[in-house]
Amino acid sequence: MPRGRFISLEGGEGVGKSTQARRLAAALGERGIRTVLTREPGGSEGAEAIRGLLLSGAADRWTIRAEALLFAAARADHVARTILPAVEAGKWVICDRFLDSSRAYQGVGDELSDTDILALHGIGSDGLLPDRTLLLHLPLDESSERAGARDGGAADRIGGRDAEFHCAVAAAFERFADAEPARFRRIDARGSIDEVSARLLASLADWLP
Ligand SMILES: Nc1ncnc2c1ncn2[C@@H]1O[C@H](COP(=O)(O)OP(=O)(O)OP(=O)(O)O)[C@@H](O)[C@H]1O
Ligand SMILES: Cc1cn([C@H]2C[C@H](O)[C@@H](COP(=O)(O)O)O2)c(=O)[nH]c1=O
Repeated sequence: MPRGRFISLEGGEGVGKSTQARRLAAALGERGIRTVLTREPGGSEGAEAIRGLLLSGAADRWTIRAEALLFAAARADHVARTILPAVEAGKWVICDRFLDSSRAYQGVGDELSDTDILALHGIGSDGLLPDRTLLLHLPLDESSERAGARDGGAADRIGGRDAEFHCAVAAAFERFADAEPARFRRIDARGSIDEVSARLLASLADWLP
């Protein structure tokens, strides 16, 4: 059985990742590709339970270090129980956020370096990287407007952090894409849902049957 593919979608809050992950999985399915649509934090029973711990409660519920460890633990379970079995069975895994979100979000500030976060990922998930990462880019004012309209002012524990935090997250994603051009594809997330979906499919054209 040929190995499948592992594709992650990344970017800040409200850029359209979940919308596009669903549409991409459907479009690939229409081409006869067996897909698994999953997300982080979550994607396995244990990781979904950890998601609840991470995204609810008081802003200071976890220290940055505890938060990073919880994301890495959730990811370890998700990789072992959902992602690797699917890829080994020849399926294409479409994952709404993955490691780069930990590098971008838990890497804000001086508490943890990128090397620290990669070390946790080495222990938890043997350093597994996506075959391709689609980074959706939208100006911060547009993405906050979309997320605000969706959440009605009730963002989750991490999404509710201030604009300075989300600006640092967006800048980190751009640095990662600059550093790894072979893995990342930048996707312009402006325009209609259909227009953005077409850009995602075009970014996978070299793999499509
Ligand atoms: N191209 C688009 N134009 C207008 N609205 C959009 C577009 N794409 C998505 N939306 C809407 O914007 C909101 C945010 O989209 P979505 O939940 O897919 O973003 P996300 O990147 O997964 O966000 P988060 O990381 O905060 O969960 C949703 O209400 C969605 O319906
Ligand atoms: C995987 C991952 C996620 N986060 C943050 C990013 C968002 O604020 C939430 C997830 O919410 P979504 O609506 O499902 O996008 O969690 C993070 O800080 N670190 C991570 O590794």
